[in-house]
Amino acid sequence: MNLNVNMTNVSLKYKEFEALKNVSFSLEIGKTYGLIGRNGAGKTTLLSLLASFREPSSGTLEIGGKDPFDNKDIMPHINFIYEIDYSDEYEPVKSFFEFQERYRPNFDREYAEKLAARFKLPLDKPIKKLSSGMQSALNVTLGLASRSQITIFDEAYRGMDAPTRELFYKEVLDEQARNPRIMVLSTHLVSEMDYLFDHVLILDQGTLVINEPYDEIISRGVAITGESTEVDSFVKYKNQLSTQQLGNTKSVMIYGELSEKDHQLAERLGLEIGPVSLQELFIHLTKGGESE
Ligand SMILES: Nc1ncnc2c1ncn2[C@@H]1O[C@H](COP(=O)(O)OP(=O)(O)OP(=O)(O)O)[C@@H](O)[C@H]1O
Repeated sequence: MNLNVNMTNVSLKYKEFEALKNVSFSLEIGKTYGLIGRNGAGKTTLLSLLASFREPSSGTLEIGGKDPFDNKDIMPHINFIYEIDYSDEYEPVKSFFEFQERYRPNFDREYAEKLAARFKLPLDKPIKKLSSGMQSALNVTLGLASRSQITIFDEAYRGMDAPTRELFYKEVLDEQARNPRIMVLSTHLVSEMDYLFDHVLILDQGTLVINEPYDEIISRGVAITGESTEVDSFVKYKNQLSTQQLGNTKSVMIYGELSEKDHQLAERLGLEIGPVSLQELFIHLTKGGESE
């Protein structure tokens, strides 16, 4: 079953408030997508559409060429992992595994138990009694071991300490290599997780402002550093994201393709073209009217 995703001109309104505006993108099996955006940008709203928890107000969403909403053939292949309130959950971890085994067609019990051991999850303890980091580890265990064609992690790392998060990231890489699928990871920990992403979606106030392969974004974002007036003349007609000045030296972050001519000009002017991280680009691309 090929469950590639196509979202076309999708908007979603909560009453009068438009949380997603004309969003279009596609997702392909075998790729890991980073979904980033500031608080309230619309990440969870977008993911809840992908998971068919909601329907678009306008536009179309197709998964495997079909409308996924209430579609019993597609739903079991989509797994949306998000923070769940387990305060009333008296069942132990192993009962959850049994349930998943019945409901999820590709759930791998052996792998789930291996992960539980790695995350030090006690199989017999009621889930409500696990620490919040352990509950998150349980959530990601269910997501990874479900082997669902579309696996969505919405800030799934909450409560996990740094070594546990590292374990999770390693499993994301290993799983994607072993059992290719669509993985979508929404996160605020951009600099920690960017190496996982094949492709990046950046939402800004409900609008998809970046939908690019990770390598392309990184190659387009550069810092131009050198003598102030030379830098000014070089960046004059470019998309400037931020400026730093120290004495007569200036560094300007720009976003856009640099031509061969640009590279030659930079060299002639004695300007340095340096790399910029995804986190820096994200901060400046979604600044929206705030002053530096
Ligand atoms: N059920 C709802 N009713 C009305 N407005 C909502 C509802 N859910 C979300 N919103 C609004 O939609 C916008 C997007 O919210 P969403 O939760 O998708 O953002 P987010 O990017 O996931 O944010 P965060 O990073 O803080 O988790 C916000 O302005 C939020 O207040």
